Order: sequence, then structure tokens, then C-alpha cells
Amino acid sequence: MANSSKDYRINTRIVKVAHKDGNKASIPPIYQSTTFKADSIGSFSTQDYDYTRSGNPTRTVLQNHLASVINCKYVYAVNSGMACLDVILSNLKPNDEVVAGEDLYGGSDRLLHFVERKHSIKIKHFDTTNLPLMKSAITKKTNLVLLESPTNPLINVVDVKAIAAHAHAVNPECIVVFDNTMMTPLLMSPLELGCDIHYESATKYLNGHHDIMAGVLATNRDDLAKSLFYVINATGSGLAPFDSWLLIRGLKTLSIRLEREQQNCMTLATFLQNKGFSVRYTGLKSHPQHDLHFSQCKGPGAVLSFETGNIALSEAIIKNCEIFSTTVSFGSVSSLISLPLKMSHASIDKKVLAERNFPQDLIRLCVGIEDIQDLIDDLDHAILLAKREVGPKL
Ligand SMILES: Cc1ncc(COP(=O)(O)O)c(C=O)c1O
Ligand SMILES: N[C@@H](CCSC[C@H](N)C(=O)O)C(=O)O
Repeated sequence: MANSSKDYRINTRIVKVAHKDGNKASIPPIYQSTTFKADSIGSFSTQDYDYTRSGNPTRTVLQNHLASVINCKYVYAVNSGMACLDVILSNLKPNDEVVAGEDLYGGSDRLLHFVERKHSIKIKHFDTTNLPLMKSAITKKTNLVLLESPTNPLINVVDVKAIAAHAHAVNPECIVVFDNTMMTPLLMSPLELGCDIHYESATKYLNGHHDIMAGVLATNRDDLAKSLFYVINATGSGLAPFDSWLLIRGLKTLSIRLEREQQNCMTLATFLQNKGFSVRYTGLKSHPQHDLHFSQCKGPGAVLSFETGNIALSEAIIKNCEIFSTTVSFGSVSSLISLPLKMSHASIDKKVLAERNFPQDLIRLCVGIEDIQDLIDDLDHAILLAKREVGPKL
């Protein structure tokens, strides 16, 4: 007997988009309309849709689809990953306390400091890999804990289950929030590990083609769903119909994209390690938290970082790559290379980066689905040219 669609495995759920269309279209239509007509004044307040900021049928199909993929009660789609964090932080009050990682994505760090300055929220940063330190940092005064794992771009791993359990034990009201951009729902289920809100930048893997900005918020809690939706509707950060449609389309190939990207990334991690570089990748047994990572995730992901020991050498490697393009972001089908210090994490104060020992020579690779031999040849050639250019000055 066939399973009910709730029981299908995630690789099936991700392709099977449930929707109803009057014309029996196989693919959900794009409702590119701002307004929806009322049958009568009396029915206006009870109809499903009136205005796209409050709700749109294409966005609803996407949200229901993601709820099935993530296996949770509520999903909201908004117009960027940063909008997710903004919606979450909007529900804090002056003097509330946030405990966050000290190597969060640069944009998250910037937004936290903005709310600290503007709205008197107390932000405390800690090394989230240090469990005893995290346990002493999270107290009954902590209102929100913000975690990322593996972190972007240092690839540090956080014990999510232990931290979420501790936060709820010391303060049952504390909201544990997890940024799952690096792993996606295919590799990690933060709500099952005890988090209250899972969000991710769908600009990255979920969409997979670097042609939209989007963010996804997921929760099982009725009270949180209500307060998240309130802010989304009040501020207008809901995802537009066309972008919702593109995200429904991009999502269907997530599983095969990630499979190939992870395979390529693992091969490149070994290649770079054999070249003598210090590589950060959870897929390598040498990663200090390899076992912890695999106790909470189903795969290593497709982002790695490596240090060359010299910033000029790192910059020359990046410049000499041809297939790896020099851009920020990750999660696309094409491979990217970047220097986080001057690119994705440039929004963090230089003094703060130095205090946190952020490696200046760190190169981040976001591995795509190209032919692995071409990727190896591209990096090998770039390293050779870079050493020739920089070598004499080393
Ligand atoms: C880990 C992480 N979280 C959140 C974001 C923010 O997402 P977006 O660019 O879609 O606003 C990014 C990148 O931008 C990221 O790398
Ligand atoms: N100029 C942008 C930089 C975005 S970085 C995007 C991505 N998260 C990454 O890690 O590469 C900004 O100021 O936010």
C-alpha cells in the first residue's frame, strides 16, 4: 500500500509539491497579483487572501511544501536570510539578552550589533564550540540563543542538542534559534535537536542557482509562529510570488545537487590537504569535531576553508582560478572562491576579527557540480601560478 505523503522519505517529499489548481496545472501557478477580490464586505475578513503582503497562494504552496520537507508545523518564506533574523529579533524587548556565537556569518553579526545599538538589546558572543563555557554563559536571564553549525567560514561545530537542552533547563522561556544555511533540511533537523526556530538563507542551497534572495523560517510552536507572522505581515518581508515559484522549482533538485557537491568537496578537501594546506572540512577525519558533526548531521556539506599561511599567496590563488569565480555566497551549482576577511565577513570590525583570531589568509571554497577533474586542475594551476608570483616574496 502506498504511504501517505507525510510518510514518504525526504528525497521524495522534496520533489512532490502538493497543490490544487482549478485548471489541473501540474506545476503550481504564479499568482502575480497584489490584491484578491472579496465576494462581499461580509466575507472580506474570512477569506484566505486579500493582499499579497499578508498572504499569496504561490507563497502558501511553497510554505506548505517546505513544512513537509522540514517535517514541521509552520514555515514562513521571506525575502532574504537576513530578513529571517530581523523578524526573529524584532520580537525582542529592550534589555533582553542574546547569547550568540563569536564566529557567526558577518551579516548576522552586523544585524545583532545594530539591534544592540538601536534597541538596547544585550548581545554576548562566545566560542560556541566550548560547551562548558556556553553552559555558564546561558543563564536564566538569557532570552535568545543564536547558533550556527558548521560556522561560516571557520567550519566550527556546535553541540546543538546539549546547548538547546541546557538553555531550556535554565530558562524554559529562552528561544533557541538555529541558522541552518550550511546544512539544509536534508543534512540537519535543528527542531528535532531541540531548537525552537530553524531558519536559513534560501538564497543558498535551497534555491541553488543564485538567481533569487530568499529566507525560510520554521517552527513547531504556535506562539512563535504567531509572533513571526505578525512581524512579516506588519513589515512586508514575505517572499514575492515569482521568487516563491522559483524557489519551489529550485528545491526539487536539492538532493542531487548536494550529493554531487559533497562528493566534489570531499575530493577537493583531500587534494588540498595533500598539497600541505591546513583544511577545515567536517568530512575530513582530521576535523577536530568530525564525530560530533556526524552525530547531528547526515553529511559534511559542500563548503570548506583552508589556510595557506600567507595572505598574498591566498589572494594570488583566488585571482588565478578560472572555474572558481571570485564571489561571495555559496550553495549554487557553480563553484566559488573567496577571501572571507575582505568579502563575506568584511562587515565585522577589523579589531573584533583580530580579537577573535580570524585567519587573514583563510580561503573559502563553495563547491559546485562541475566535473571534479576540471575543479582539481583549476585549483592546481592557480596554486602553481600563485606560488610562482608570490614565492620569491615569501
Ligand atoms: C550562514 C548565513 N546565514 C544567513 C545569511 C544571510 O542570507 P541572505 O544573504 O539570504 O540574506 C548568510 C549569507 O548571506 C549566511 O552565510
Ligand atoms: N556585501 C554583502 C556580503 C554578503 S556575504 C553573503 C554570504 N552569506 C557569504 O557568506 O558569502 C553584505 O554586506 O552583506
